[in-house]
Amino acid sequence: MTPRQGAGAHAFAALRGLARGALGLVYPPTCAGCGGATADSGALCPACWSGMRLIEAPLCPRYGTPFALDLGIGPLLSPRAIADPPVFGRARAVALYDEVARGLVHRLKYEDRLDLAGAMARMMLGSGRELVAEADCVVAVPLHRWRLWRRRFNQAALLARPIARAAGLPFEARALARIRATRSQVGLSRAGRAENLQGAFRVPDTQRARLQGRRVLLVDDVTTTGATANAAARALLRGGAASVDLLTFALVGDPSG
Ligand SMILES: O=P(O)(O)OC[C@H]1O[C@@H](O)[C@H](O)[C@@H]1O
Repeated sequence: MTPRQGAGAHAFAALRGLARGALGLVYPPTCAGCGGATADSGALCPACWSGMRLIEAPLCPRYGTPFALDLGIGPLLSPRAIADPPVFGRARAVALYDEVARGLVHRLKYEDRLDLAGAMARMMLGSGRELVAEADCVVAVPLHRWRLWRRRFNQAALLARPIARAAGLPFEARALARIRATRSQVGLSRAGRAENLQGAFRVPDTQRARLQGRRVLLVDDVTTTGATANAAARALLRGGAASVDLLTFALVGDPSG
């Protein structure tokens, strides 16, 4: 950087700081979880932060589900990963889908709090660092065009973009298409969720060359049964991807049905 560019960057940073300060006077920073006061915008207040059930090792290397005990005998697969291995390689999530994580996902998805995506993506980068380090590109679970038109944004893409940017990976916005308008997964049993998603995704012919042999990091907001991620991973692998890992913000620990 030349001295002139350096001075420009400093001036820009100072202006940005001033603008943030002025904005903070009008809109004081609030907690992304409960809306209470915080020091920084996009941060969680101490109560929400300590209320979030962050997922940490020991965990199942395939599903990323946490184990209650560390038996100290290396990475063990969960009984589910043995009985019902997923189509994707490995899954990781920031937190269990309890009150705080659910609140964040709901505000982002149903209350148009798009400003939360950056903070959530930063947490996902931390929890998924192993997967991010081994990925060649980032793909978001797509919405069908009708749902996208109704919601006006895809929450998975809002999370995937900053993850790709921070990791220096390409975000492949068109690599995967949702070709069937499926009903919402909410309220369906495990079998119903898998059935609902059958054949729902496809890699468009025009995108196959871009995916060929690449390790995909698939991003979504929540994993419940894994049916959505499995259907998306199946389509990506058929479309030429070498592997698919899954990174979500939250994981439903014990999906009913
Ligand atoms: O397919 P499973 O994992 O059961 O459910 C998770 C999906 O259900 C949707 O609400 C989420 O946005 C995610 O795409």
